[in-house]
Amino acid sequence: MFKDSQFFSSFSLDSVSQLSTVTLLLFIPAFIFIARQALPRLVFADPRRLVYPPGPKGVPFLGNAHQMAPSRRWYQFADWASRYGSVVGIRIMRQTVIILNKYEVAVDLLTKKGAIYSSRPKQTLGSLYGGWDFATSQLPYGDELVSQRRFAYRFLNAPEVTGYHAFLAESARIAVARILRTPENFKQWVHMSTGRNIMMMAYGHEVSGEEDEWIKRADSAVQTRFVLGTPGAHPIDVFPILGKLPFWIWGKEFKKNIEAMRSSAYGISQAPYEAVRKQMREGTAVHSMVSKLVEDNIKDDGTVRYEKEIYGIAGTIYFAGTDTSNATIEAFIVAMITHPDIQKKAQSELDELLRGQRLPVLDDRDSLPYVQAVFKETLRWKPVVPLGLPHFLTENDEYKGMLLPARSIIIGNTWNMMHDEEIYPLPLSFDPTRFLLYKKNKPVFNPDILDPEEIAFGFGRRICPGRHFAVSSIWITMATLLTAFEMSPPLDSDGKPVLPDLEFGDGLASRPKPFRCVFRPRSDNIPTLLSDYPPASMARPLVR
Ligand code: HEM
Repeated sequence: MFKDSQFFSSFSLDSVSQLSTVTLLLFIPAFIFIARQALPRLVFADPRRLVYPPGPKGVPFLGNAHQMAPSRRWYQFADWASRYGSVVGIRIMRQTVIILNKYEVAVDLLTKKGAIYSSRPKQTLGSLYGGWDFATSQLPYGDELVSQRRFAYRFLNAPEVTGYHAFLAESARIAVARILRTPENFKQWVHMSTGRNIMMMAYGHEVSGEEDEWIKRADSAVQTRFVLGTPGAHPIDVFPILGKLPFWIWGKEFKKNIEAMRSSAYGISQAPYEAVRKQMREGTAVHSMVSKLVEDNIKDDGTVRYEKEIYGIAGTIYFAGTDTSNATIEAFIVAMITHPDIQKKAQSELDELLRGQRLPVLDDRDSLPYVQAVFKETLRWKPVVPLGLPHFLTENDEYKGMLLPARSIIIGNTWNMMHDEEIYPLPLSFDPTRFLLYKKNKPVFNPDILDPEEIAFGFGRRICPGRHFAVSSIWITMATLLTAFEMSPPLDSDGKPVLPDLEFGDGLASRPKPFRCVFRPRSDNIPTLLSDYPPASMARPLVR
């Protein structure tokens, strides 16, 4: 065996000329393969002298795989950004990965060149074998994705979401009323509330409570989705050819887990869709995204055009929308209990407007700039999707003298963009005033500071289609919590506050680690204001 250096020093053009044609035919491809692994930045630079994006030096074959941090990679990527710049290139075996660390770069590439930056890396295991090929977030760019996004847009665009405001406010009040009664279950009540919003919009299903079968089925499907680890990380995802091997190779649980994934895929997509179709036949369906799309696409023979796209987008919005929204609301509670002065300021702004006589509504947003700023700072401080979702580049591209090769995975480093010191000084501090100017002592929005909503929901043709829905539902939950409760840390046996860990968890959606919070009603009037919730007959979103 040659060591790398011996191999290259023993190789010369003279020796090539002495080789037989057959040897050459075998030798040249082998050389190209090894050289590609070892020297991609030097040997394969574009003739116009474009270079690959800079990044940490890798090793042959593995590339940078062995250097990848086991968790919370956004910190590692931020460190690389400080060393190598706004575009960093790494290689995981044969796969090029390009990390975009600045907002302007993400806009230049993912948004402005959306035609070639909008696909997704393949997830062979989940999509092909596990049955999750319906999921919008995994689809490559193409007709199926475009139809799903068109359907999502129809029900989730900004004016449409305004029509849901009354329902979203009602869900927030139900959650807060439940927290008043059993505060220790606050996370569950928040989850029931975000789950209720999506179930009603997507399927016209009213969530009955903790034991709601639709929520249980969807939550267990989401959990089962991860039974074989982080999507994209399994060897079959890295080398799809391995999927052709018999499943027993991966251990005796593997086949069972794949089957569980398949049945969970059905449980979160086709099962609720079939239930709505049955209700439609029986005349009991409540207007929803699914019922409307079926009505529009049903053919004379009873079959439905775009059936997979319809159950695909409806199933996706549950798992894409609930965890992310819950994690943001939990991050907000953590921010409030660790920053009591900011909490008080937000409450006094609410008190001045509401005078203790009513609960907030979404139309109050413009009159509450400080509360708005708390919301935006929550999105920025602890972005719940810290590395966004990976995009996939479909053609070679060049950017500022760099060659970005086709088939690269492109990561928008949300965490780094949200902690960019040039835009957000002292980025680790939770400081809503960074978004405000004070005119005659009154806060107004500073239009010169980049709105974190422009980053948190991704970019270009893959931007989160649920962002208007998410912003409204999270904002009203935050404002209602602030109106109703003083939120504080519990005390330990020595009377010291037990503060939450500010290091959040790992995963596609990063959320606070388990923590406790004391919810103290802010006035005697709060139980009265919440006494009608949950109401005897619930409101419906106005899905048209
Ligand atoms: C705080 C809450 C949320 C955050 C931070 C968030 C963030 C994101 C991000 C970063 C992406 C990937 C964008 C990209 O690839 O550039 C995404 C995709 C998506 N989100 Fe959200 N999201 C949230 C809530 C929601 C809600 C409430 C819904 C539905 C009602 C939703 C539905 C989706 C869907 C369907 C996709 C896949 C889009 C695609 O692949 O084309 N999200 N979201």
